[in-house]
Amino acid sequence: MTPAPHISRTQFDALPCWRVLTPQAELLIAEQGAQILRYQRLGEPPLIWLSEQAAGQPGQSVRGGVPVCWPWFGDLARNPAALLAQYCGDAAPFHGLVRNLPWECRESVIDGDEVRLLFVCPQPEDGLPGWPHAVDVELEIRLGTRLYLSLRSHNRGQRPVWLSQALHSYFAVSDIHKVSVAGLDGSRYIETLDGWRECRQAGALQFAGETDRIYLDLPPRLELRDTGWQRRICLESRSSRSAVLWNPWSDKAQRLSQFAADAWQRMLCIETANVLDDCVQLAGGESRSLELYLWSEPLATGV
Ligand SMILES: O=P(O)(O)OC[C@H]1O[C@@H](O)[C@H](O)[C@@H](O)[C@@H]1O
Repeated sequence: MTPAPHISRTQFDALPCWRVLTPQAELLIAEQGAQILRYQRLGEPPLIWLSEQAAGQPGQSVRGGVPVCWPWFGDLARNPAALLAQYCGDAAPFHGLVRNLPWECRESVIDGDEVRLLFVCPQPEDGLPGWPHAVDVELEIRLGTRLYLSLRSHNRGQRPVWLSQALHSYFAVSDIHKVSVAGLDGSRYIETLDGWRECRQAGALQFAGETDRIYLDLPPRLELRDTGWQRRICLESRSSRSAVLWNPWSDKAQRLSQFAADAWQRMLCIETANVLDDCVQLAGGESRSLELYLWSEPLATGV
């Protein structure tokens, strides 16, 4: 008889976490930022990469996992003017306001072979510091044969609110030189390393240097193909047409916190997003969810 799924409380350094174990996989989620820190299918290398130097301290970003970027992505100044105008605080933190906040787990349910957790980011009635908008944000996580994430925003107010956001997934790879990303062919992208000029992707993306690109007009499915581990990681999104592909390579690696000098060889970020012309406008009373399904397959099978 296969063991039933199990949910337990644990710690990652000083951060309270939730651990989920099912017959197929293990998941570790920090309450801070509702950040997934580990996703591993049993008998396989991890799908999600967590830095060997990651440190779990309240109020500090943890390097790796799946940080939630919300209510803006990246450098606020690079966001559309309407979104920029919504923030009236001091220096705007990179990747928004919620990744280092304590979230709360409001539901944890085992339903057959599937586990469902719901994390909510508690906010003052008048919004987050410098961001006076009445928008609730929650992350639903379901672990079954696949991992499902749904980042839901609900505008409790009457005025429209603009959001940019991302599920900033760090994937574990055998060797960055042995991976490619399929599904990008023909898409526009913004080359942030060269004056934010617009380019067009031809074929699959491979990696030979620092990469930091915002892809637009994407199809729902992307694949990270890894010949070293003979596996593909499949990403299927809903309500997202943009993604950020990032690897810092060797030079930028020296400047990153909680990042070993050679760690760039073992990770690749594919950040399922709503950015630039894919930002979200939430009308008063409206809810929207950014959804992502993640799973892996042996490289030899499938398309
Ligand atoms: O170090 P942070 O704030 O977690 O950001 C990591 C990276 O996040 C990516 O989304 C950006 O495209 C990169 O430019 C950035 O370096």
